[in-house]
Amino acid sequence: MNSKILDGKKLAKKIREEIAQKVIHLKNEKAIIPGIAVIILGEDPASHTYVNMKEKACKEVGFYSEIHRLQNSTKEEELLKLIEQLNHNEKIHGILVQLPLPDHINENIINAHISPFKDVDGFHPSNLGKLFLGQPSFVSCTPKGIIKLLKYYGVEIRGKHAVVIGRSNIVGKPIATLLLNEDATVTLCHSKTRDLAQYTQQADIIVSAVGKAHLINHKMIKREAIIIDAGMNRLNGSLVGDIDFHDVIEKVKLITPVPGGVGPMTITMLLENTLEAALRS
Ligand SMILES: Nc1nc2c(c(=O)[nH]1)N[C@@H](CN(C=O)c1ccc(C(=O)N[C@@H](CCC(=O)O)C(=O)O)cc1)CN2
Repeated sequence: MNSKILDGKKLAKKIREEIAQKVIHLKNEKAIIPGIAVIILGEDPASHTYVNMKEKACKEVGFYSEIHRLQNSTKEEELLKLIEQLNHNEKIHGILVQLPLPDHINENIINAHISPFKDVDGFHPSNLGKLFLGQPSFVSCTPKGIIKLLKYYGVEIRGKHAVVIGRSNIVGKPIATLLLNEDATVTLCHSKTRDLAQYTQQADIIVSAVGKAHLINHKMIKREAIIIDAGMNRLNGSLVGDIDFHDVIEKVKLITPVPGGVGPMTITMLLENTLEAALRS
């Protein structure tokens, strides 16, 4: 069974060790310490867990980091003002606003206000446009991590039929674009897709990013499919993905577990993007 696992935790550890070495070099040779500012609004426990994980990961690789924990009631103008300050702060190479944001804040306005050169989440319209044109600059972390994982495990993407489930700006749309840029034939399914199984049964590669526990079972996939599970759901107190892992494992060629698959790669790609931003600065 182990040979079927796309182990994101293991690859993330390897990449983080390489980043830590590069940071030492950057400090010694150029006196640059990569710096990131993370902004989080409100009290959502999962978001705080992710931000704490980001802070810990930054410490481990030797980055400077500052976390701005703001109240849920923070006004959009206040948030824009903080981003403006961070855009001009020379210690900060990467800026990230943790999502989701409260309803009274317009996510698109916020993302467009972050300097595209510090946009380590890859959500700025100009970075999304570059991705769309096949000339990516900063690419959002989960999709970038998924491609890294597929390539590390030697998965050929060219010519494969990839079915992406979910059309979010964070995962679904960018991973569909990245797979297309890698010459896959891409089908993008979403909540209004009729007869989802009709598509997933034809997929060589499935990427699910919906947030619906155990949406995909063995009847919905073809034998030897490669499955990427970017779903993160709480079910009876434990963390599970969109894929019914134990139900499909016998049938798949490769699969990411939840936890330990896509998640650790997300934070590692954030470190990679921040290092890149510091190198470009
Ligand atoms: N500004 C952003 N907001 C959000 C992003 C993002 O990329 N940028 N992605 C998600 C949340 N996320 C990072 O922010 C994230 C989610 C999950 C993990 C992770 O490592 N998960 C672990 C399990 C953790 C647990 O036990 O709860 C795993 O899968 O092994 C990292 C980052 C939404 N918001």
